[in-house]
Amino acid sequence: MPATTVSTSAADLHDPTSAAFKKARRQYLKTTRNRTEHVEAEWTPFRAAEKKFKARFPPPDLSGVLDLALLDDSRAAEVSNGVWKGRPNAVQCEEIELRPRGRSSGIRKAYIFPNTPGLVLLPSFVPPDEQRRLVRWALCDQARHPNATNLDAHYILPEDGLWNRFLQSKKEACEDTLVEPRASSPDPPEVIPSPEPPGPRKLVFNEPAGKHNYVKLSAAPKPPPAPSPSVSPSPVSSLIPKLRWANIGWFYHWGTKHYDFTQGPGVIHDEVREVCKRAVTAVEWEKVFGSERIPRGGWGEDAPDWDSWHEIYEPDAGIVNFYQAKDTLMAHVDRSEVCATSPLVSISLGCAAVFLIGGLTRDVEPIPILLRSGDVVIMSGPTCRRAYHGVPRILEGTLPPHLVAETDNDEWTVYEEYLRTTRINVNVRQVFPRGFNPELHSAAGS
Ligand SMILES: O=C(O)CCC(=O)C(=O)O
Ligand SMILES: [Fe+2]
Repeated sequence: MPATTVSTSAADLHDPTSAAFKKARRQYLKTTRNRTEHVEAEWTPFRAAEKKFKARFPPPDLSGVLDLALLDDSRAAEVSNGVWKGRPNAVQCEEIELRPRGRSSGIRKAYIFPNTPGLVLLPSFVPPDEQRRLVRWALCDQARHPNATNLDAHYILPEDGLWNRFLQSKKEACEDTLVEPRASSPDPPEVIPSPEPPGPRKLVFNEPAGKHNYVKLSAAPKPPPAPSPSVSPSPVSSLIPKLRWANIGWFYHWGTKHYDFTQGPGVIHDEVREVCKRAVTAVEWEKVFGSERIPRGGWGEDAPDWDSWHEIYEPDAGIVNFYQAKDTLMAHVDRSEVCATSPLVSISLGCAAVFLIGGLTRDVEPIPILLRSGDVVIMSGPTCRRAYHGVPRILEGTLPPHLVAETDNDEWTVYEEYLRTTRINVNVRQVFPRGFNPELHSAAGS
């Protein structure tokens, strides 16, 4: 395997004599020239943490970020690869043993967080060969028809997907296909008035979903987004870095931030379903939610049915997120699922990132966790599933050695090149609670 090199941009950001450092400092001075202390004082604790980790200048200090890979000798090459490291004891957490049945490749430990009941971190849960399969799955099979991606609103994407087209042109050394904008199509979809340009996900306030408002939210109009009039024909290779998300399972309508159940259930591919189920069944939920852990006052009607998750947990919706090095995901709560307690399983692949998770408002100071390729986070229970969380920083130069091609003509090379500046997150949810039959509810409500 060739030696992995530290990405110059990540290293340069820490070197005061480098051009990258000087440029970042100039930009910082320009953007903060008119910022008064008053502005900073108004930031919520969550916003302040986002600003800190997003900063290009000075590069953030990660000594307060939980980095559990540092406890694992088998990850030594991975953590010494690059300039970013957290600390293994930066955040209060407790180790729990995994159940033998659910363990992945000898991984035996998970971590829980006393201040965020229901948050479980399974470092290195997905073994390297499965990480590679999931990366291929995300790019070849998910970011394409019939799944919706952020680019579909604006471009008429090839049926076989951007990534497969890209691989084909590389293999045949033929010309890059030009993708036409949707706005110039003779048959554009019916649109909503304000066009949204391609780019990062937008924040939209949405009413939290539940059994009580399922009928109302399902019936609300969900018009297709407007194609941007300003995009021009673009080669496949230039669109790949603009890919931000692909929808899996139940169709998620980004305009309203609610599911559009009229489009049918969609598919959660077996391998992803299996990893999610393996993670959920690996956890002894008694250790997470057992009586002494339930917050004072209890959860009443919202109590999670964790004692049956080993049998009934079934993922049915999700998003594959594709982050480029400068992308961020701002603080948000995932509250579109009718079930507000069932585990949400989040798998990290490629470059590492800082993940923040706080509480029910942005006023709760979030904890920062460094997530590396193969790590799995489970968010479950009423507190954690409704907690604000986000990704303020992708950490450049952190691609682990097992995602580097072994030789120059290895067919993984093209994946490695993409992943050098990318993080993929597979974020899988269960929309409906046990015993909830959407058809019966619709019939009763209509
Ligand atoms: O990328 C991540 O780790 C989190 C993504 C997320 O929160 C989401 O897709 O809702
Ligand atoms: Fe989320």
